[in-house]
Amino acid sequence: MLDRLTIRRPDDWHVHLRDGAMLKAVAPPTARQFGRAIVMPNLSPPVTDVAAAEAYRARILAALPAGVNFVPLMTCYLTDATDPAEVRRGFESGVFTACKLYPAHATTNSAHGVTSIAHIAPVLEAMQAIGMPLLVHGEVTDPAVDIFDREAVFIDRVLTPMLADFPALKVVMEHITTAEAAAFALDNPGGRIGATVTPQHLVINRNAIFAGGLRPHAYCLPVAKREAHRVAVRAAVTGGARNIFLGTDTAPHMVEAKLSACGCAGIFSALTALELYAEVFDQDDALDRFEGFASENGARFYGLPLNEGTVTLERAPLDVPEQFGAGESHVVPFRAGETLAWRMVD
Ligand SMILES: NC(=O)N[C@@H](CC(=O)O)C(=O)O
Ligand SMILES: [Zn+2]
Ligand SMILES: [Zn+2]
Repeated sequence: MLDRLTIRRPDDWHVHLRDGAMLKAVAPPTARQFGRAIVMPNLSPPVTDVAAAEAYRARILAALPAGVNFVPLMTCYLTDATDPAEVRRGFESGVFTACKLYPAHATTNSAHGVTSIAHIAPVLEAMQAIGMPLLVHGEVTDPAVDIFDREAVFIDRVLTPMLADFPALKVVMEHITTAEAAAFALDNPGGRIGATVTPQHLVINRNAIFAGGLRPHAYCLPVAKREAHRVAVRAAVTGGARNIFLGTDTAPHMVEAKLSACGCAGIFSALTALELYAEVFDQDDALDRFEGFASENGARFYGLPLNEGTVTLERAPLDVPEQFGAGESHVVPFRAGETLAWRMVD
C-alpha cells in the first residue's frame, strides 16, 4: 500500500479569495498547497476591467507571507457591457488569464452577470481569436427549470449553441456536478473543452444537504445532485480524463451568512484541499492518476508551463478544524470535525 505520495506542485483552477480581512485569512492556505490559482472575479463590485484586476492581484500578493511562491491568475467578470478591447488588452498584457461567464443571478455576486449570450458575442469573438479561455458557471436561471436540472439544461440550451457559434472558443465547464456534464467533457477531449471538479461534488450527494435536518455547510452552487451523478463525475475524475482538472471552488462565507433564513451558497475547502482529493483517489485505487488531475491537466489546457517543485502527502490522520478563525464570526470548513486519511507534509 502506498503511504507517501510526492507529486509535482499542483494548481487550483477555481478559487474565491474574496477581499479585505477574508482575503488575508484565506489566501495563505491556498498558497501553501498550490503554485497557482485561477481567482474568481465575483467581488462586489466585480472585477470587470484591467485596472481592477491589477489592483486585486496586488492585494492578493500583499496578503501572502513573504517568500511564498504563488501566482494568482486573474479573471475578468463578464457583463452585458464588457468591452472586447479591454478583454484583449488585459489578456495580451498578461493581466487576465480568462473571462468568467456568470449567467445573471445564477450564483453568489452574479447580479451583474450576463443576461444573454448575444450581448457578449463581440467579446467571445475576440476571445476565440486570441485563444483566451471562457470559464462558465453552467446553470440556467430560468425559474421554470428545476434547480437540480439547471446544469444539464445549460448544456443543451446555452453551451452547445455557443460552441457552434464560436467554433474556436475554449471553454471550461466550472464545478461540474452531473452525469451529463461529465459525459460532455469526456466526449470532447480535444483541448477545447475543460472541466473542473470540486472536492465536495466527489464526496457528497444531495442527501447531505438534508441529513437529519437542514445542513447549510453542505450547500453550494451548483447544488449537489443525486448519487448517480456523483458517481459519474467521480468516475470521470479518478478514471483519468485528461481534460478534467482540480478546481476546489473554495468559497468562504462567514458562519452567520451561512446560518441564515437565506443562507449563502459556498463551501470552504482551502485548508485541506489536497487531502480531500487524495482521499478520493486513494479510495478509487487511482493514486497514480492524482498528479495528472492536480498538477498537469489544467496547465496543459491553459497552455501554461507545469510547475517546478513538488508537494508530498502521507497517509496519516488529519483532523479538519471545527472552525477557521477565532470567535463568533468564523468560517466552517468542509468536513469540519472529521478526520481525513491523508495529510500534506510541509
Ligand atoms: N460555488 C458557490 O456556491 N459559491 C461561489 C460562487 C460560485 O462559484 O458559483 C461563491 O462565490 O460563494
Ligand atoms: Zn459558480
Ligand atoms: Zn466558484
